Amino acid sequence: MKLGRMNHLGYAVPDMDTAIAHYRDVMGAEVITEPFDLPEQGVKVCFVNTPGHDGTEGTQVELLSPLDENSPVAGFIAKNPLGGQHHVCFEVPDIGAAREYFEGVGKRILGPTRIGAHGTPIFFVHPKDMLGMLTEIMETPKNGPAH
Ligand SMILES: CC[C@H](C(=O)O)C(=O)SCCNC(=O)CCNC(=O)[C@H](O)C(C)(C)COP(=O)(O)OP(=O)(O)OC[C@H]1O[C@@H](n2cnc3c(N)ncnc32)[C@H](O)[C@@H]1OP(=O)(O)O
Ligand SMILES: [Co+2]
Repeated sequence: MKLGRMNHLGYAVPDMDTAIAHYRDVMGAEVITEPFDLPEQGVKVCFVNTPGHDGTEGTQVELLSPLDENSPVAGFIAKNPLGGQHHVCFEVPDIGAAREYFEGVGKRILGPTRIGAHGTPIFFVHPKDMLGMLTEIMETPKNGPAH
C-alpha cells in the first residue's frame, strides 16, 4: 500500500467553542471553517490549521465534539472529560486498495467506507490493531485539499 501524508490529527473535545477559543487565542492557530455538523457521523467538526516552516506545508487539527450521546466520540469524552487526541488520519491514493490491504493484513476495519469531513472517502482501523491509535484512512482529494 502506498501511504500518503498525515492529513489531520483528530481531537475530541467536550465543548467546541471552548476548543476553538483555545486554538485561536492561546495557540494562535488559524480557524479555517465555521463549526459544521456531520449528523451521519454524529459529530460537530471544525478545522484548525497551524503554520508550516521553511516553506513546508502546515498541519491540521480536526476538532470534534459529540452531537449526541450516541456519537462515536461521546464514549471517548466520557473517559477523557477534558478531551484529547482521538485519531490520526493518513491519506492514500486509492481508498479501495487501502481497505483491501488492511483487511489482508488482518486489521479490523470499522464500518463502511464513507465520505468524511473533507468530502472524500474514508474508513477507520481499530485502535487495538494500530498500536492503540484509532487510525483514519482517507483518499487524497483529487483537486487539492478541500479544507
Ligand atoms: C468522519 C468524519 C471525520 C473525518 O475526519 O472525516 C472524523 O474523523 S469523525 C471521528 C469520529 N468517528 C469515529 O471515531 C468512527 C470510528 N470509531 C469507532 O468505531 C469507535 O469509536 C471505536 C470502535 C474506536 C470505539 O468504540 P467504543 O467507544 O464504543 O468502544 P469502547 O469504548 O469499548 O472502546 C474499545 C476499546 O478501544 C479503546 N478506544 C476507544 N476509542 C479509542 C480511541 N479514539 N483511540 C484509542 N483507543 C480507543 C477503548 O479504550 C477500549 O479499550 P479497552 O482497553 O478495552 O478499554
Ligand atoms: Co478525522
